[in-house]
Amino acid sequence: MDGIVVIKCGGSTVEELSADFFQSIAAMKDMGKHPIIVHGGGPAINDMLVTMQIKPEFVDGLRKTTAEVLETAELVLSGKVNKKIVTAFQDTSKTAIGLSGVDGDLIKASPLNLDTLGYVGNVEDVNQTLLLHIVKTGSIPVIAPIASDINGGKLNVNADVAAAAVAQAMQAEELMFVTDVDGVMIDGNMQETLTVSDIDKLVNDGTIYGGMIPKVRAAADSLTDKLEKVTIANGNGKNRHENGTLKGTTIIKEKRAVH
Ligand SMILES: Nc1ncnc2c1ncn2[C@@H]1O[C@H](COP(=O)(O)OP(=O)(O)O)[C@@H](O)[C@H]1O
Ligand SMILES: CC(=O)N[C@@H](CCC(=O)OP(=O)(O)O)C(=O)O
Repeated sequence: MDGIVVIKCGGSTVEELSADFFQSIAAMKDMGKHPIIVHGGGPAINDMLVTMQIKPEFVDGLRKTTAEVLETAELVLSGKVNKKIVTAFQDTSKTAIGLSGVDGDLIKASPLNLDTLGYVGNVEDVNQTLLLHIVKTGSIPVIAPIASDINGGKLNVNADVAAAAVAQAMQAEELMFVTDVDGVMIDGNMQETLTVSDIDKLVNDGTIYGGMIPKVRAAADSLTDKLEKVTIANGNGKNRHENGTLKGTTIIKEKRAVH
């Protein structure tokens, strides 16, 4: 299907997203585009873990996930954050349908590295038929990144990774990561464009760290002939192009590839 746009809402910004933000996503449907939302919720998971006296731990932006952490992540992502986003669409003309990767085996994953990361998933498969069905009903899918483990059970998938996998599987025309910074910064300056080789260098030298690592890696991995650029932008909506779309850092394969 043409016109698929995947929007990843970071947990860093989900509490701050305005009614306008949700209205503009709903309006995309009327313009023949088909938005699919994938969301995170890292800060809310951290808060819950702290109340349980469990210390959040990350390796290169991925959460170390014990069985207890997995249960907490699911509770927060599928319960609290997912329903918050679905509810935000009640004030628009469109209906949102919330589900996690577990529902209808929407996202199947395998363990990335049980020894170092625990129950963290690497996406193996996305149920395109189910997503297409939801999209065709006129609704907006809102996806929490907990996946079915192909070996049985569940896995915690980083939301940036899940969004990129959904974009790839659905042959999306656009992928946007909405977060709490204007884009990728180098020495305090927002970068308008970065290439895949720039990203490797910036991760290696530590300019890109923490939660920005899975974002830029997922962006780089999802580039195809159809998806020529991926944008990382601020959810506060202050930086916009003239046509109203969010302005941020655009990631492309190589310098000449932008149209
Ligand atoms: N070079 C960079 N430019 C901008 N932000 C960066 C950079 N390197 C690391 N970050 C961090 O990445 C964060 C965004 O990732 P994260 O907190 O995981 O957000 P989200 O919840 O939206 O996925 C920023 O708030 C910032 O602290
Ligand atoms: C494996 C892994 O890192 N899972 C993430 C899933 C949520 C997420 O990615 O949330 P943000 O988009 O807010 O970072 C986590 O447990 O925090």
